[in-house]
Amino acid sequence: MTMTKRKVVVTRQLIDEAQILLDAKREELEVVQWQSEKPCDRSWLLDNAKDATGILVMLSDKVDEELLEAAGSQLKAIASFSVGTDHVDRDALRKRKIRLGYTPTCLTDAVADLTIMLILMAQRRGGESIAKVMKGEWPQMPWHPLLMTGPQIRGSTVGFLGFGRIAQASLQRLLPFGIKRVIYLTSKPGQLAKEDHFGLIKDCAIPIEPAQSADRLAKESDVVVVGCALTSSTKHLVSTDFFNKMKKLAVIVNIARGPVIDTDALVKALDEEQIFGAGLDVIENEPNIQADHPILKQPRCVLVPHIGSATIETREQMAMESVKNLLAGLTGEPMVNEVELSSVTETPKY
Ligand SMILES: O=CC(=O)O
Repeated sequence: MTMTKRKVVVTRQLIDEAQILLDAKREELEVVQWQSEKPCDRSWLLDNAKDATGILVMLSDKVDEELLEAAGSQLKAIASFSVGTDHVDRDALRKRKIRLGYTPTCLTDAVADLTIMLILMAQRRGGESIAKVMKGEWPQMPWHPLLMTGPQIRGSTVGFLGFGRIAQASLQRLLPFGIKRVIYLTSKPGQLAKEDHFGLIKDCAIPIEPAQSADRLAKESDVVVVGCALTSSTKHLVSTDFFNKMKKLAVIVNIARGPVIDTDALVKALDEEQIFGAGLDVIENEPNIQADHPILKQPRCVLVPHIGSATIETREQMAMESVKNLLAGLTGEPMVNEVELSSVTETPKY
């Protein structure tokens, strides 16, 4: 008797061991995989999702009613190759009892490392300095005492908008630089003791205090780190009002999701020297940022193309965990990391 193979859809080629792990299952699974390096076409995904039991997606693939309808009622699991899950309609999954796997732990170090890079780039005018040298302008700007000066990290108050694992790992890296104080805003203040990932909240050499409001965080921080999830309550949480309250020598770094910062407001704040600088790993409407985008005209803004988790080790691990989550979702076994979908999803408030 021939058994019909369960179908899984994978929206990207995977790396080394993860691809081997997936390929090893081809005897029992029909694996349909997008073949290009580019994000998969929506129409390809909708066509191929039909009859799938599991789908492994990237953060660029929307998981919504349309996709779930196209897949059909046999769909058991979505495995997302990401920590963020704002591309997934959680309520639509919960309604259908579809499990959701993600990769929140293995990318913490890589993203926290990039956070430090962006803070230093923004304070020390890294992007602006490199651009000048590359344009051959160094001969016109010989060394002088005020050349390319920016604020120093030692003594800074760092304000974390979102104080989860990545923010706390960033704080761990910032402590040896001699920062003086931390303030934070979190959607889950009651859970911080339980989510003290590195023991810093319980026991830190410098004060760590709740900011109480976004206004206060804006007013008191020398460095603002945006590390919160994108929800309806965090979209444009950082806008003109926020920038107007920031210190003139403060910098802002976004390693979360672009739409948390209103880009037009950021351009204006930089243009009017309302703030000192910005370091962005993410931006609204990425990756469609053309060379004439106004943010690219801002010398004090350094923008990198969403590379927070882009270390070889981390991407290999994300791929492995995503495949493991996908396979566990098919068999009902525990995932490496699974989003808790059992209760109604409340939008966290800031
Ligand atoms: O932004 C990256 C991720 O969510 O993994």
